[in-house]
Amino acid sequence: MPRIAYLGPERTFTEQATRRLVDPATHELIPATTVAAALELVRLDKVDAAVVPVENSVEGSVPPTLDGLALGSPLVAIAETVLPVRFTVLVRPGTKAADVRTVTSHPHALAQVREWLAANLPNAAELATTSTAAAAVAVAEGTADAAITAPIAAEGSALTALAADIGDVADAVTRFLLVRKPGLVPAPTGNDRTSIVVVTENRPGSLSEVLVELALRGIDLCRIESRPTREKLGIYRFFLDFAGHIAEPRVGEALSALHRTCSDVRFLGSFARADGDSPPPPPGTGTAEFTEAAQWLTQVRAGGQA
Ligand SMILES: O=C(O)C(=O)Cc1ccccc1
Repeated sequence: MPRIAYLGPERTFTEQATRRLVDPATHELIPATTVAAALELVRLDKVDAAVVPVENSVEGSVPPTLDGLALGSPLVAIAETVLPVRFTVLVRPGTKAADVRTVTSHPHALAQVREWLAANLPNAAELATTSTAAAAVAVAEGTADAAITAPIAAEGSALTALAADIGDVADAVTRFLLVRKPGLVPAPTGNDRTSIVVVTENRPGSLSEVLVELALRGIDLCRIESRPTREKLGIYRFFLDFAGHIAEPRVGEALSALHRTCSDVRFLGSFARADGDSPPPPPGTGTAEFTEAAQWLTQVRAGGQA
């Protein structure tokens, strides 16, 4: 049975995402304590793939995931899913809001319930945990008084809900990736995302040159953000997601151009997109036009122009 690591323990948002990305009847789900640990299990061949959170519609990207994919031996995403995230507050039975001195959760969960915490637990100290489900364990063990969790964490737990649906933004979603060691890229579906990391030279215009390579080929940018390279201030790694698949000529040409011109390019995968439909390519940038233009060039080079 293929083994899939995920940010655990059981009843995290990531476990729910994993159950959407792979069939639990035919895959063994292995909880890992951190994103880095889940990715390491893949790199060490202890599991076949891992599911990790990558970005949230309210709080933005998950830095350990970006760094974990950019550094270390290459890993690629082969699928994604987008999960609604709702938050519940779990406490030991009998605990009232006035009794809560400490509230614990994953930093992304704490960041998305700011308004509720300010209104209801203004004096509680925040403690970061590795996941929302780990926060529930901490409350059950008595090392914190309240946990911000996924609704599913209440099931089968001795804890009770002090409040439910407390997110600052009601329809927040998180995107999760299924990643594994590089292998066959999933076939194009017609609505795909390609994800890369580039390091550019530190000179005027180098980032805009990256964007121009995409724009010239009608490629729709979905996300761009930077993380430090850890070398010194001012040198960044840019994470770019754009519509399209590496098998498409316009995406392949753009990636080749970036490979020629950037200090470093890492391919993080081409896979079916789960966050909506990509717009059609602008005139002159579709696969048929690229193919026809390549044929034309071959003919001209061979002296065959009519
Ligand atoms: O801690 C979890 O349950 C996770 O899966 C990470 C997370 C935390 C908050 C929102 C989305 C994902």
